[in-house]
Parts: sequence; structure tokens; C-alpha cells
Amino acid sequence: MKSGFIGIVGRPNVGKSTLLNQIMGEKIAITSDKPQTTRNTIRGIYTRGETADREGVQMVFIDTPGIHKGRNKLGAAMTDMAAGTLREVDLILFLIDGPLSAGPGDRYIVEMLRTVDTPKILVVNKTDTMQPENYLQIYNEYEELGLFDDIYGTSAKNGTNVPELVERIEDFLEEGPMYFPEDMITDYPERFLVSEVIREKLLLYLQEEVPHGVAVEIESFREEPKLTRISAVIYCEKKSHKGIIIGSGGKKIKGVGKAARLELEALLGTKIYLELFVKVRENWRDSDFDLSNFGYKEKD
Ligand SMILES: Nc1nc2c(ncn2[C@@H]2O[C@H](COP(=O)(O)OP(=O)(O)OP(=O)(O)O)[C@@H](O)[C@H]2O)c(=O)[nH]1
Repeated sequence: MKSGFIGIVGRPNVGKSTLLNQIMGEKIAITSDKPQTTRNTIRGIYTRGETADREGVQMVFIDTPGIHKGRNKLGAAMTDMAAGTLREVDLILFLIDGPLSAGPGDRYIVEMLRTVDTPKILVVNKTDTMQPENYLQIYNEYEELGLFDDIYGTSAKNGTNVPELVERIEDFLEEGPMYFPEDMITDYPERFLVSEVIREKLLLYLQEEVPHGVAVEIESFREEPKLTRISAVIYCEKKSHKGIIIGSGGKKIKGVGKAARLELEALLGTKIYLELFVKVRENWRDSDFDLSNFGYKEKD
């Protein structure tokens, strides 16, 4: 069979998680319309068994966090993680959703990609929002760079051209082992999934500057026969943020907890008792200790 690792890179909000979910056909990466949602690397594993006329394939997708010029240590650590990923994978999918001339974000990634030998496919996503002439302009602009082995237009949201892209990815993979069991979709521990779902709900319920200064840590995760008990701490940067997260009479935090619990019950297929606490930890985004503690940075 063929197998390999595929890194997905692109500016925040271009649709990396949506594409991954579309390929996998199941919700594993967390999406939201606020940028910088995905802080950790999430893997999706796509396995197609061998049939009479086709060999089997296993693709291990690595969803890198949004690469961007880091203004603080969190941003810089995210960019480092993504750059390291690019060198190790068998193929890079670079997602964009607009012209190169539109902003510095994509240019920054293009410059990074120039330094990496790994084969690359450019994915022009959100074609459902583009006029054909806009698509053509983007296509030409990028083709002139001479950096990509192929260019695909997709709508990750609708699934347009996604199966074709998956087929093309296969061309870049070589004979290799099954890295993971056939029925495994993601190797991320449930704990991580839980913290991401809680964080996603926070992003939905909170406005403006608070969400990105928020981290979620799972304190305990206990599986009982008919119930999973989870207790999680939401860390925020300021005392005033704590008040916003809790809301008057605890309304906000109850809403977050309920929405997270319902989704987690569906995802994990069990009843859940979810307890949420809010704590203030000033400047956690600039602290090396806290970054590694929350799992956003490799420990030294
Ligand atoms: N119209 C349209 N919207 C899309 C498409 N793909 C993704 N989106 C939307 O774009 C937003 C961002 O999508 P994500 O998948 O979270 O983006 P991401 O690149 O993973 O973002 P980060 O995790 O922040 O790096 C969401 O609101 C998606 O619904 C698409 O093909 N068409």
C-alpha cells in the first residue's frame, strides 16, 4: 500500500480545518470563523482499504496552526512548529483563498515554502465565493512563482473538487506501511478534543479581544460506566476577562458549558458531567513556562 504524511499550511481562516474535516468526513479539527483557532497540530488519518483494482492508501494529515509573523511568543512558537512540520512531511498542501497581492500573510508563507524541498500542491479554497475570472487571476499569479507541483481549486465547505484533490495527493505518496490502524481517525487523545471543543464554544460565546487570550486545561477526565466526568479550567489574562467569561449570574459560562457538553456527548457517545472553572493567569501568552505547560511549545 501507499502511505505518507501531508502537512496543511495556510493563513488563519483560509479553511484548513474545514478541508481536513471534509476529507475525513467526520468532525475532528475544530473550525470557527475567528482566526487562529487551531493552536495545536491535529492529525486526521485517511485510510482506504485495498480493493481488487486499487491498492490501499493511508494519508496522515497534519493540520498546522496558522502561520503568521508572531508579535508575541505564542505567535513565534506557532510559526516554528509549522516550519518544522513542512520539512518532515511527504507533501505540503498550501491553502489560500485570495490573490497573492491582497496581503503580506500569504507572501510570508510563500517565502517560507521556498526554503523547503518537499513537493507542494497549491489549494485555492473558497472557490464558491469567487468569480471565474478572479480564480483565473489567482491561478496565474501563483503559477508564475514556479513553486508548486500542481494547483487545485476547491470549496472545502461544499466539498467541490475535494475527492479529486485526494486522488492527486495519492500520486505523491510512495509504498509504505500502515502507520495507524484502519479504524483510527485521529491519534489525538480525547482530552485534547475536549479542551478544543470548550475553547471553540468560548470563541462562539465571547466577543472581541478576550477569546485569544484564553486557554483551556483539562484537570480531570474520569470515565465511569455510564458517565464521563470532566473538569476543566479556563485560563484568561485579566481579572476583567474573568467577569466577562462568567457573565452576569454565571449566564455566559453556563451557556458555554451546556453547548460544549452537548457536542461532547455526541462526539464521545456518552453522558457527560462537565465542570468549568475560570482562573486568571496574567500574560500567559508571553510566558515560556505556561506555553509549554499548555502544550503549545515543545518542552526544553
Ligand atoms: N465560503 C466558504 N467558506 C469556507 C470554505 N472553507 C472554509 N470556510 C469558512 O472559513 C472559516 C474558517 O475556516 P477554518 O477551517 O476554521 O479555517 P482554518 O484555516 O482552519 O483557520 P485556523 O484554524 O484559524 O488556522 C469558517 O467559517 C469556514 O466555514 C469554503 O470553501 N467556502
